[in-house]
Amino acid sequence: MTTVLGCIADDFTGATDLAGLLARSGVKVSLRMGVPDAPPQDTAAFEVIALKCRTAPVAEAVAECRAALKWLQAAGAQRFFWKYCSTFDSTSEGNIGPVAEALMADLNADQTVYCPAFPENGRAIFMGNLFVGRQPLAESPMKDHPLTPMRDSNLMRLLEPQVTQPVGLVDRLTVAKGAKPVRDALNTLKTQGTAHVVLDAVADDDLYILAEACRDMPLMTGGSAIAMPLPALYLKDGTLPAEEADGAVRPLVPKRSIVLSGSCSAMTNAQVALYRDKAPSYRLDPLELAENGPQAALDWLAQQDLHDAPLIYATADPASVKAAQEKLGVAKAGEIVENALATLAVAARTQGARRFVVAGGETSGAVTKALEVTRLDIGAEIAPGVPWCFATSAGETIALTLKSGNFGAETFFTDALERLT
Ligand SMILES: Nc1ncnc2c1ncn2[C@@H]1O[C@H](COP(=O)(O)OP(=O)(O)OP(=O)(O)O)[C@@H](O)[C@H]1O
Ligand SMILES: O=C(O)[C@@H](O)C(=O)CO
Repeated sequence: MTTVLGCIADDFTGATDLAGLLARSGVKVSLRMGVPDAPPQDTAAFEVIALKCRTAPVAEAVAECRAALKWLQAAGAQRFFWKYCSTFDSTSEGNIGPVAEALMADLNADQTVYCPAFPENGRAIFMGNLFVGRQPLAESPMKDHPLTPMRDSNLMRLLEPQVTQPVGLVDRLTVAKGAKPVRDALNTLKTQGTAHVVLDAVADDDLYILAEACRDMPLMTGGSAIAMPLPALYLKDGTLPAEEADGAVRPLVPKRSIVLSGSCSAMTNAQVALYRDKAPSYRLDPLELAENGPQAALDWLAQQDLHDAPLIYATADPASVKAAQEKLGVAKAGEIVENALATLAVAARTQGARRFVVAGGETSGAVTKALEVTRLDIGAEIAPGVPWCFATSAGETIALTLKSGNFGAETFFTDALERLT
């Protein structure tokens, strides 16, 4: 199938988030981990390339995204989507703006839109200001993010230092009037030379209007939710043949499962606390790992029945994380934990695990890399933005779900295991 929409995501969990929302309409969505070495083959109507460039140096992120764009163009795509975090994670250097400008240049596009809103997960934009639940972004926990602290809630002000061309807004009052007034407002801004336009959206209805208004732009950018309506729009107008509406994949995968959690977000802490009462669990201590490696955890894992879906976690409260980071350094602590979880994932696969529930973006990157997963097909959604995915690893079909730190209900781990038949 020729690719209709080519998507580039700046991290792995963000990529599965986007792929899951696109797959809601039933279309087949394929996700590649990194830009494939080989030219496009066996492509889906919706292709997502997952990169790990959210906090990479600007030039590196731009080069990777341009390579991804080339691959997607070779797959036949003529419209593109640049996916970043629904909390607009970036610094004054980038990478949201510089990547968007580079993609616009390659596509000869003179305007693009920015809409990280994800109402189902509490992200809303009003008058260009991003809210997380009821808090402005800069008052939410994102203000203390270790790599991309978000200290302003105004998306125009956040974007301006990242781009060279003027930034504007289509506000909620216009969005409420419908797709045509939004298109008119974008055209007016274009004639004034405004290349980068933030879009207000507080509810899913706004996103349907915006997707309808922007669907023919060469490049749209945002969180996953503004892309969600696109497959249905393409099916409706025949851009996608009707048979594409039933492309969902549902392979049967043995029930032997493992839960691996390296996210330390408040939500993951709550999810781990609840699941610890339901399944055997093992806590990884970064200091102990630094001294003795993962052997004790591997020995524990070897004793487990994977039908019980045991949990191995490094998830800890902020004080414990800080203590480990002070002793080991932030990067080293993260790396030790990621390496251990990656080693344990491979050991679990050898032991027969075929269902992997993974929490945390960096953690997901480390685990999928260790399992040598290069492509995921997207299955059923467990929670908004968190689908089950299917891949081949060491010649076997496995199911994986990669959960963003902040996503999912407190019952996420059991929800995930119950969602897969
Ligand atoms: N107890 C711990 N002490 C120090 N670092 C830890 C600990 N547990 C996990 N880590 C590290 O913290 C980082 C967590 O990042 P990760 O991206 O996996 O989760 P997240 O930030 O919650 O997820 P997302 O990016 O999806 O929001 C990883 O590098 C992980 O190895
Ligand atoms: O948009 C989001 O919030 C997530 O998909 C994400 O990018 C987490 O890293």
